[in-house]
Amino acid sequence: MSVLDDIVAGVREDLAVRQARTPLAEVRAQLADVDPARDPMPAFRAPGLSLIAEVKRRSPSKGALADIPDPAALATAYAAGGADAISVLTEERRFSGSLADLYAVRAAVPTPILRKDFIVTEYQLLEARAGGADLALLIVAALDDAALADLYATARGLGLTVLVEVHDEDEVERALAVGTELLGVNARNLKTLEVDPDAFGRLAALVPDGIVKVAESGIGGPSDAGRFAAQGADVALVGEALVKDGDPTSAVAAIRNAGGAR
Ligand SMILES: O=C(O)c1ccccc1NCC(=O)[C@H](O)[C@H](O)COP(=O)(O)O
Repeated sequence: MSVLDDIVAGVREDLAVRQARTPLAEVRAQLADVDPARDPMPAFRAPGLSLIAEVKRRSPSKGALADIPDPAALATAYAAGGADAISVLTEERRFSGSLADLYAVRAAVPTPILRKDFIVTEYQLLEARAGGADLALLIVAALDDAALADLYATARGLGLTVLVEVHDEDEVERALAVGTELLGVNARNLKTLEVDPDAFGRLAALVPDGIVKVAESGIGGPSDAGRFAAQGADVALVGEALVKDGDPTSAVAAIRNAGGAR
């Protein structure tokens, strides 16, 4: 079993518990009380490098990264540095995240929020929107074509912007087939955890103009971000380097500035 399969199996078990507690119809009813989703795309399309700053406590590849006792305070620091969106990892077993983090961050900042999780069901998309998320992640490697198309359509129907994540050439083709406008190249192979720093440059060349390209994983600071911007990244998604930095506001600003004048 690959690392990704193992994570998804755990996600499905935790999901079954939540679904037994709160049926889908109840989550759907919660949508009536939520503000409309914010649109991050104008900021992502603006000149210069945009940044999605991630709230990430631990990971399968690196173990513990940062305690983050107050995710709202971290998100507020990211927003002060000019983060264009905030990614909240909600997976519990491997990343120590939770939906409670999503709710806390939503209450703290007006910035668009990405629910970062291993989304394999409509229920998770409803949870994301009910929790105030504006974007959701779909990982191509975790979904077959039919599920990818269904979940993409459901997410868009809920008003969510969808970050469709790929790691190889075949996945780029599958992402483009669903009509995504926001495509992330994860340098990390989620099946093996190996990071390929050349993946973004290689795969971005296959993506038509007009589609917003996100460089994800392994970005250690402004110089890595500047390199990806030079290879065509519109957006950088950064977790580890920000949660480990003692001054996340300045760290966010420095990475955004790495893409040139805005
Ligand atoms: O980060 C991991 O080890 C990981 C392992 C398996 C599946 C997903 C994983 N990470 C999710 C991400 O995509 C990253 O959190 C995100 O791109 C930020 O990466 P980084 O800046 O390297 O923390």
